[in-house]
Amino acid sequence: MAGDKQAETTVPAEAREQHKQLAEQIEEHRFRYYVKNAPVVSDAEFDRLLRTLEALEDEYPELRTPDSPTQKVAGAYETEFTAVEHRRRMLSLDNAFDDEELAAWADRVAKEVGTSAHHFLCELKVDGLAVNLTYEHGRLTRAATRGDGRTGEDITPNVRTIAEIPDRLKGDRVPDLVEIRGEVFFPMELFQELNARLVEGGDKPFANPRNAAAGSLRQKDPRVTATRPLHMVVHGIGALEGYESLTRLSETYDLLHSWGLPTAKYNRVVDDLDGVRAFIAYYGENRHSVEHEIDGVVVKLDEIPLQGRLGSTSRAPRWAIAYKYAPEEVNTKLVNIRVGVGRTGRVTPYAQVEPVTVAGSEVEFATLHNQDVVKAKGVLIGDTVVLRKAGDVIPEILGPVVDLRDGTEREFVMPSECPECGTPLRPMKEGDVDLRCPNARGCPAQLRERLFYLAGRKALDIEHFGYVAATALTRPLEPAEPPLKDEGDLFDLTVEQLLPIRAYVLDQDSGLPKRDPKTGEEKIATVFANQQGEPKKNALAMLENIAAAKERPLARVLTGLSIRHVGPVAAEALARAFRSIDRIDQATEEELRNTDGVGEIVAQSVKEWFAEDWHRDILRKWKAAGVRMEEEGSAEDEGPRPLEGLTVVVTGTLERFTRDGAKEALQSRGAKVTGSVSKKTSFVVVGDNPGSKYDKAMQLKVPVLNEDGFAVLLEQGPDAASEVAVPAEE
Ligand SMILES: NC(=O)c1ccc[n+]([C@@H]2O[C@H](COP(=O)([O-])OP(=O)(O)OC[C@H]3O[C@@H](n4cnc5c(N)ncnc54)[C@H](O)[C@@H]3O)[C@@H](O)[C@H]2O)c1
Ligand SMILES: [Zn+2]
Repeated sequence: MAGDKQAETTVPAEAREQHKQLAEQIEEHRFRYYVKNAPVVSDAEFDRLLRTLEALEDEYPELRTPDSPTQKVAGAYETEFTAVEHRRRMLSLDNAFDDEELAAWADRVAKEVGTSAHHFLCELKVDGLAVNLTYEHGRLTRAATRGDGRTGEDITPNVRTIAEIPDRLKGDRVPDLVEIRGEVFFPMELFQELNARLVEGGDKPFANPRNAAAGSLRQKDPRVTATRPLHMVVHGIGALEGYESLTRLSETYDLLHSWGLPTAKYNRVVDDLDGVRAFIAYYGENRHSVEHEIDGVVVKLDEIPLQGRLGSTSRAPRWAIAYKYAPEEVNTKLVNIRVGVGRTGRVTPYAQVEPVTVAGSEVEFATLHNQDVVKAKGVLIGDTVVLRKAGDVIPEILGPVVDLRDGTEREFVMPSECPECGTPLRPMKEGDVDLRCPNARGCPAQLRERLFYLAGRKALDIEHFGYVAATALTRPLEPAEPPLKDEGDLFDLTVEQLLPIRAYVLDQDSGLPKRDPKTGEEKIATVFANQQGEPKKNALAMLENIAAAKERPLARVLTGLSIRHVGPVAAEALARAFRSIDRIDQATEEELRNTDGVGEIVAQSVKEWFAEDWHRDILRKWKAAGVRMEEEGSAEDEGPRPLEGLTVVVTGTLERFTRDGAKEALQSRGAKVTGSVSKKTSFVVVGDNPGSKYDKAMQLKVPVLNEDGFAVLLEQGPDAASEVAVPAEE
């Protein structure tokens, strides 16, 4: 990258000053990163500073002196470790941030080696810290950090604690001396555990896994390192003595692997740049299928003699380049920790951060799961934190940047009362970490979330019924009384009820009122009526869609009830097995438990749900409104229907059946059960104290069955039942 100005151009004073300040900042950040293992800015921010400095030096090449940070691997720092010389320099890598930069590098390579008949070796760029292992006659004699590339820190005792690094190389032919270069990393999934342990012991948590790796390895006491689950991936060699020279880097890895060294599983040799692009694209998509964090792909010239021909700058080899992926981690401020109330009453803390863009979207909230997690992460309100957004996963807070604390930060205290209804919170059962608002019916937050879920794709799929509607119907500013106190009246909503409603426009992620971007005021809307007081189109469409939702399959209706643990899958299983809400209600816990795809937790939860009177009221109202409570076409799939075409009335108290049980037994065999006796009635089943229906039956000469006769009807069918009926048919 030659600047277009001549080197002798006098550099303006401001440029010189800017250069000086940037260089100082970069050195400071490097010190915090490499020595303290506690950077205060994100890697992306650091890279940006370095690039700014490079651009400045492109413009004024005079500024590019040998001690500029752009020309060095890193600083040479005094540390508490013994300094050791590497036999061959350990370099950094040049970066490519897009395809254009990658292609430009490939062009340069082709030009300089004079042939395109070479190969690229693609490797994952492991986000850890570089180490150099020296093996003499097959024995590990020294391990060092990279340092400034010439001199590193002696961390031999620490490295010896890493299980997968062999103390002795395997095989009978090993070199007299070899320097093995690789990356030590801390597995992502164990990171939170480490921080929890540190915080509990009163120590500072790490901001991310890379710092945890560096901090764990660079311990004064190797016994501490031994407690940390560190791993290593080999990605190169330095000096090599007493061994024939090697021709391909990819084959070198095979050799290192045969010596027992932990080489990467993901390397791939390709013929051309398109192959490189495919590799980059693949791991861009599958970044999280790998056990360690990756921040890019390293592309290397595979032919070692050609590598030699290209050589290196003072900072990096010319035969390799690091293609960087978009960062998944950013630093931002933890503005507040709030608590949200979920559909099942679970109260969860979540982080509100200064909005930042990460992985292509703006993030303002991150999950924190529960109060113990907040504590384990060691974050305080007001901290600068590392926020991570991995692909489509909900953003999470990794850890705090402790070094930026100024004493104004405060600890989060879990509230003892529901933020929306004021009910004291408690664990659902003893020993639960999660706290719940027990006010399931009256808590506006829970009802809002349940309605929103009920109207969602997985349940009744009611279009035009979103978060705003759910809020407006359950907690309007006007009228004082919300149209819905629970789900019961949903299908009876009228347009007249909707028109006067004014409500906050809530944000779905936070449950907080949205604000007008201009005035900053909380948004309040007349949700369903226009300025003339007429219903908005959306409101009418919503009502139509609510009506249409009555016809949804049973499994969706069940899902919409927000029975704990009964999501779409369990609902499907229940619907398939029982085919009606009534039968699910009547089923014993054991019957439920023994149903395919149901199990103990769901069975218990279903029983608990039906034990609540207000839940039964919902079903009663829905039934009255015409919501489907039976599986469509349930008849066909049920096998024989011996009582098909019969109409039966049950009256009085039976000994072996509840009223509903008797009804169910009849319906499941295809009979229709009605409440009043007419000429069309096939049988009247009579228990004790039958009352007027019995008289009516006698009057109309409808066959009457006692409980034994009822059993005959169920077991042997109508003909046999007629035989035992009183009076016998004439
Ligand atoms: N946040 C901060 O304050 C701060 C400060 C300094 C550096 N940094 C970060 O550190 C990195 C820069 O440091 P760097 O000089 O180590 O450069 P680099 O990380 O961009 O690339 C060089 C390093 O990559 C490593 N690497 C991983 N996988 C590799 C593979 N398969 N093959 C070869 N090498 C592989 C090696 O250790 C090598 O030294 C950047 O990501 C930068 O953002 C951050
Ligand atoms: Zn509540």
